[in-house]
Amino acid sequence: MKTRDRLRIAMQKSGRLTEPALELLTRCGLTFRQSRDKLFCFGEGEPVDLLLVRDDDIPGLIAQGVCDLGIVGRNVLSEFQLTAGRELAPLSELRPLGFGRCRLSIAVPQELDYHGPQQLEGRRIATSYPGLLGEWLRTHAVNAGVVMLAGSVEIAPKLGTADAICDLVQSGGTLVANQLREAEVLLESEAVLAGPLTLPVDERGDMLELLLKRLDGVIQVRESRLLLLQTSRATLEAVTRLLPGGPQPTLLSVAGQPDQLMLQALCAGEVSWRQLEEIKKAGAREMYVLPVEKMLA
Ligand SMILES: Nc1ncnc2c1ncn2[C@@H]1O[C@H](COP(=O)(O)OP(=O)(O)OP(=O)(O)O)[C@@H](O)[C@H]1O
Ligand SMILES: O=P(O)(O)OC[C@H]1O[C@H](OP(=O)(O)OP(=O)(O)O)[C@H](O)[C@@H]1O
Ligand SMILES: [Mg+2]
Repeated sequence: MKTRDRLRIAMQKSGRLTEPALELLTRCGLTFRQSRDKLFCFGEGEPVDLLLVRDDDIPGLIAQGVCDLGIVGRNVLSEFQLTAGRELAPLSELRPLGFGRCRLSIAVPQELDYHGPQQLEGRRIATSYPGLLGEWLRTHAVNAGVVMLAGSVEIAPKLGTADAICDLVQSGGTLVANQLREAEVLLESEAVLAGPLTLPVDERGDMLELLLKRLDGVIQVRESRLLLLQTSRATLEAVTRLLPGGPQPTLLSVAGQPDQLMLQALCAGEVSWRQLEEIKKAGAREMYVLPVEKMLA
């Protein structure tokens, strides 16, 4: 295969992961010019291009070396790892990305009094995930029939083609609408950055490493807030005690007011009005909560 000097990332062309994946890459400083066929996006600033494909094809494209990285659900990646031929290169989950959260679960008819895996013995289970389901059945020493369906799996019990299903669950709405209930969780999933087990040691490898560092910075601060406030030295301890998590705050002196301090703290998540009001009661003034855009340690 021809060697490439530009990094290529595969992501979903159109679906649940498309928007959040693009937003994440944009936050990492990547911008793209979309080609006319919209399947290949040329990276403008950095030597990183995008390939827009069906999510099921992403692991295979990485394993074949057509793409260096992919943004895909852990469910799709794990299924590929269990079912792909041995001739394909093994893949690894480089980073969890914090969106597209769902779980792969076995669900049974609502009226069934489910009390454990052995109840599935000899039953037929409909799924699009034969690899993950097969592995779970082996682990629990259950012999069950696996009925392959590409979609609309939840309808199978009503049609009489299966006794239970194994599919993705998020809100649980689809299960309820089909008179099913969750019985076993096989996998907790979210979008992940997938890549080869061993990273390339060339220019692409250097770019990949840089991208991972940027990604870590973005992920680390995505939920973070910077809290700025003023306090007197006398109330500093009480105020500090109420700060929501995060590393030690930084203290700055206020010009011309030796008794006053400016405090700066990185908070791990949202800072609520209730928390601000409590901190104010403890003696803080001039409080600001700022979103954090980038972080480079
Ligand atoms: N209900 C859900 N809520 C949240 N995340 C989900 C949900 N269903 C699936 N996902 C996650 O989002 C990924 C993409 O889901 P989507 O429904 O867009 O895929 P698809 O229909 O297989 O798309 P494609 O056309 O690319 O094959 C899934 O593989 C899973 O990781
Ligand atoms: O627990 P819920 O919030 O109801 O989500 C779960 C449903 O979402 C996905 O289907 P999707 O809506 O993508 O339909 P599709 O599989 O037919 O594309 C998944 O296959 C489940 O059917
Ligand atoms: Mg798909």
